[in-house]
Amino acid sequence: MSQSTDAGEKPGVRLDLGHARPARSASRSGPAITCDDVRVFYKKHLAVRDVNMTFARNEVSALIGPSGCGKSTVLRALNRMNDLIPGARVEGMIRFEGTDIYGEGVDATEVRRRIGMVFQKPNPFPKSIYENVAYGPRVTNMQVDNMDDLVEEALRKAAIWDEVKTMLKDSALALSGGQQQRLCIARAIATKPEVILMDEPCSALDPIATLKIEDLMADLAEEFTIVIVTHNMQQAARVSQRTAFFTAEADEHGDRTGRLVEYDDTAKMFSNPSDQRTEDYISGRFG
Ligand SMILES: Nc1ncnc2c1ncn2[C@@H]1O[C@H](COP(=O)(O)OP(=O)(O)OP(=O)(O)O)[C@@H](O)[C@H]1O
Repeated sequence: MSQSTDAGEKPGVRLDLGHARPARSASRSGPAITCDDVRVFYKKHLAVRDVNMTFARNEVSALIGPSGCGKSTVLRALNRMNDLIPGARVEGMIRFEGTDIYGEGVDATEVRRRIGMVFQKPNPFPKSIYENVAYGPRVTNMQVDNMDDLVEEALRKAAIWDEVKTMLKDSALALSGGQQQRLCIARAIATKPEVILMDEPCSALDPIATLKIEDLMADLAEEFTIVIVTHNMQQAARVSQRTAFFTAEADEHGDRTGRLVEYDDTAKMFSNPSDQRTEDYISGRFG
């Protein structure tokens, strides 16, 4: 695991990740998440390395690259979701609002509440629409003045309120795939995260449902920081301000390790990337 920082408390920083202490540079006006020399292993296999990147607040960042280059692995490292995979290990430093999220005393559940996640396949619980949204606040013992208001607010932000407001007690499983995915976004929003991670959120959806989620991402970025993994380069170009290109290279034993090649403004990445490997991938010559 990464080393925790030894910096002291910084007054005014809104952070309460267990007993964690914010790093000296922590600031609400700084980046939401910073990765320094991050490497992720599954047992002895180095899955991805050289991850140095900064996710600015209220921006959408897209992670792209060929299959197996480590995009989902990096995404899961950002909110300690990899902790749930036996043998997964993160090295280097990932800071959220200045705090090392793998540092001593940091509560992983709290990290995941503050950095929410939406998965590839919509995965609503077999419960009512209302209970899906109320679930997170309840299990994390969030202080909620009025649960009805919180559920409505989350559903509105996820652009699904008008479609479900008369059927809140109905099963979430009766919704269409696109609606289920927006419900899952509402569920992620309900615990009031600052960051939302999305792992190929549209890959199981039809083009119309996909466009709805893409529109929603632009609205959500006004309030949240968003990191999305996508195989769809047009989608990355449409929704993100920053794009990271990863690739996977085999060593002399044939073991493949992913690495971050380039991370820059999306406009630059798609028009004038600095690295030939990015150019080749974007232009379809590779991957
Ligand atoms: N749970 C796991 N256990 C062991 N190895 C894993 C696990 N998840 C991923 N890996 C390995 O880590 C490497 C990166 O996988 P990852 O899924 O992060 O790549 P990806 O770029 O997201 O791929 P894709 O685009 O196909 O989803 C691969 O070598 C993969 O086999």
